[in-house]
Amino acid sequence: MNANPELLNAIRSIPDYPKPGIIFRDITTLLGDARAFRRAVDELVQPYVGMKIDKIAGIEARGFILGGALAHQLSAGFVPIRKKGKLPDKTVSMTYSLEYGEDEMEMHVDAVKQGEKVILVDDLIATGGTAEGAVKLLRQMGADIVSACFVIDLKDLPGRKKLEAMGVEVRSLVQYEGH
Ligand SMILES: O=P(O)(O)OC[C@H]1O[C@H](OP(=O)(O)OP(=O)(O)O)[C@H](O)[C@@H]1O
Ligand SMILES: Nc1ncnc2[nH]cnc12
Repeated sequence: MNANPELLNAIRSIPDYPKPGIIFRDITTLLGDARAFRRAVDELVQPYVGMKIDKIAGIEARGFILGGALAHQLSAGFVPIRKKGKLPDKTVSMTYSLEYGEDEMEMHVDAVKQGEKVILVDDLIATGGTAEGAVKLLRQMGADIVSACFVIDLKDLPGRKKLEAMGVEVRSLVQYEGH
């Protein structure tokens, strides 16, 4: 399924980070490799070229880096979905589940308008709790979520299925087995 050795080789895997048993898939090495970064952005953008996309919504923190590039390429606006307490104006918030526990994310109430076509982006989908929260938040504000895209899908975890069950198309460039 991994048709993309250049991207795979550019991602660094750190065993036992942030805790024993987790292999952390670190995209900073991909971002620091000009060719791989460009390729990742080009491949993320490719399915949407020619579509009228109003906004790219990026999830803090790593989704911001990719989201800015995608927004530029697709001539779309960018919407930051942030951890609680970081946005200065009126916000809407959503509680979301993490592997252990819960957290809260926010976006500005005026960040998307009813019916706007939005693509959600993050570096990685695992349990899908974070992306699920972002989809709920965007839909609450009337967004039409066209697709969600990720560099990495940890495919033994239920993230993709969770989003698909919500009616969201999911795309990823590199898939890993295990956690
Ligand atoms: O599918 P999930 O199980 O929800 O996990 C995926 C999320 O985990 C990571 O972010 P993290 O929570 O580590 O935050 P950070 O980007 O601010 O470090 C990653 O960038 C995704 O946002
Ligand atoms: N294995 C992993 N590597 C990097 N980020 C993650 N977020 C959740 N699981 C992760």
